[in-house]
Amino acid sequence: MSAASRVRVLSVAGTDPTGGAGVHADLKSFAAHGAYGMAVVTALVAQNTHGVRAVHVPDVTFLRAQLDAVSDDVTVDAVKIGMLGTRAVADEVASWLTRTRPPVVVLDPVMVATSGDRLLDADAEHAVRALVAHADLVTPNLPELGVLLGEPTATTWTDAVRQARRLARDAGVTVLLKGGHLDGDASPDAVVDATTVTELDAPRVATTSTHGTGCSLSAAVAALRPRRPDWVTAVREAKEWLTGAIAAGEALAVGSGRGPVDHLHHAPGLGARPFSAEAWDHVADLRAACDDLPFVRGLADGTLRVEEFEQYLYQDALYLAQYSRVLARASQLATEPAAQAFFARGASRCLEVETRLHEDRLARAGHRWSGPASTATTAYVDHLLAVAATGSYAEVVAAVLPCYWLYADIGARVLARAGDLSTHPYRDWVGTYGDPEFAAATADACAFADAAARDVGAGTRARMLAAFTTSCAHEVAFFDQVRAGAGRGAPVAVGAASA
Ligand SMILES: Nc1ncnc2c1ncn2[C@@H]1O[C@H](COP(=O)(O)OP(=O)(O)OP(=O)(O)O)[C@@H](O)[C@H]1O
Ligand SMILES: Cc1ncc(COP(=O)(O)O)c(N)n1
Repeated sequence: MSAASRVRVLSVAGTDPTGGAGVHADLKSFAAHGAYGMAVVTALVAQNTHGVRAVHVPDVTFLRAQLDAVSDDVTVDAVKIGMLGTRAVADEVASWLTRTRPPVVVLDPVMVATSGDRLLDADAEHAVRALVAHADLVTPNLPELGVLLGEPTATTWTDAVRQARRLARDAGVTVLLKGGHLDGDASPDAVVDATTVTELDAPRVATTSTHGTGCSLSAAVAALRPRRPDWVTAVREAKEWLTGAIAAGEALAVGSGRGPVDHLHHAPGLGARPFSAEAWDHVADLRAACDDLPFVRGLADGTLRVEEFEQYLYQDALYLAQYSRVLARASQLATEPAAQAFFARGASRCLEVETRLHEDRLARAGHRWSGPASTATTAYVDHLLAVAATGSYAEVVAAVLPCYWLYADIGARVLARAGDLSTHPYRDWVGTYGDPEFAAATADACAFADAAARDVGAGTRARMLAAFTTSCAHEVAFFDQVRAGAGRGAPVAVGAASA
């Protein structure tokens, strides 16, 4: 293979408009294994998860035109051949292989669909047998193996392995013998060549989602082989992936018959909405509740009483001292240097900039605030510290995000509405959180949360959403505590001994 960034792999097969088998399945398999996929169509098949309704095989001159269009232009690192349909098609593909021999040729000798419908004319069987001589790997199921040898279908695994050895020896080809049609708890396969039999065990998944398993497996092996040292390594990897794809198939809810497998089951984040977009929508009610709080409305229009604002600031200073530690924890857990630096800067900024805002204000107040953290402050901090103590990096980032985002959101809107801040009594607060620099830091925090969410499974993503939502609820309670008055700090005359 040349130094191309991806394996360029071609499927020569029939179609399945429901996307479970044929070239449609092959292209998904290729993508699932990081290959660049191409497809030449041998036959148009009107089929679904229940069976085949009609087959149209275009004239083979058109097949030749498709094959040549690819190979005249593109280096093909591997080819997977599936449904051929007729003798003329099989002969045409054989002729192309003699002209253009890609380094890896995998032949899935498709004859009969799972539904029982024939996908190969009876008089084409010997043409497929001839094609075996052009292949490096042939992947028959039990009935197909019998036909290739002109023998009855093996009824036991031992007999099937014996037949596979004979085919490997006689045709000088490696055989991937598939045991999907056996009864029992296992679905074993075997890689068989003239001298060796390597059995690959896998549990049988109790499911109806087995449409296109043979197509998907042979395509995966073709995509993997150019970058794997031998057939056994490529097949082992492909089979492990396929077992997971079969297990995840029913969740796709595609069709009411024998459904397809989920080729992309191992990449759950693929195509999902960014975490931050989903999370922001998820807390729409909490955001609306936040905007409606008397405290937030008073802060926005400047009618909030100064003492109430100071009371909030005092609790916020207590909160920020702990929030800083949680940001430091995100920095500690981060694997990317950019994220590590971002959260470390956030932890420091929290103590320096924001705490200064609070201290300046409270120092100017003419009295000193003291007393313990309120119930609302303690509850929020306890939640954050619990996530920091037991959660993964992704969960910690999700938990700290609302403190950026809700403040940036409220700050920007209050700033836009106030316009000129010179007479606003809380211009220092609005200036801090409405600042474009704070908006940029918030965008960065969202991007880090989105990146973290892309790397995790569905369970962790759900815990991220829960941590984010809980933090938002605490934000609302935090703003509301001044009015609610629970466990607030108290102003102490300047000069009086603090508690
Ligand atoms: N229920 C199952 N659980 C786990 N693995 C399975 C199951 N059914 C099939 N397989 C595996 O799927 C692959 C394809 O096997 P199968 O013998 O069904 O081939 P096939 O008949 O050519 O496939 P197709 O159904 O696409 O025609 C093999 O690796 C087989 O072990
Ligand atoms: C175009 C095409 N190729 C192969 C199969 C076999 O797959 P299955 O046996 O799972 O139906 C198929 N149904 N359609």
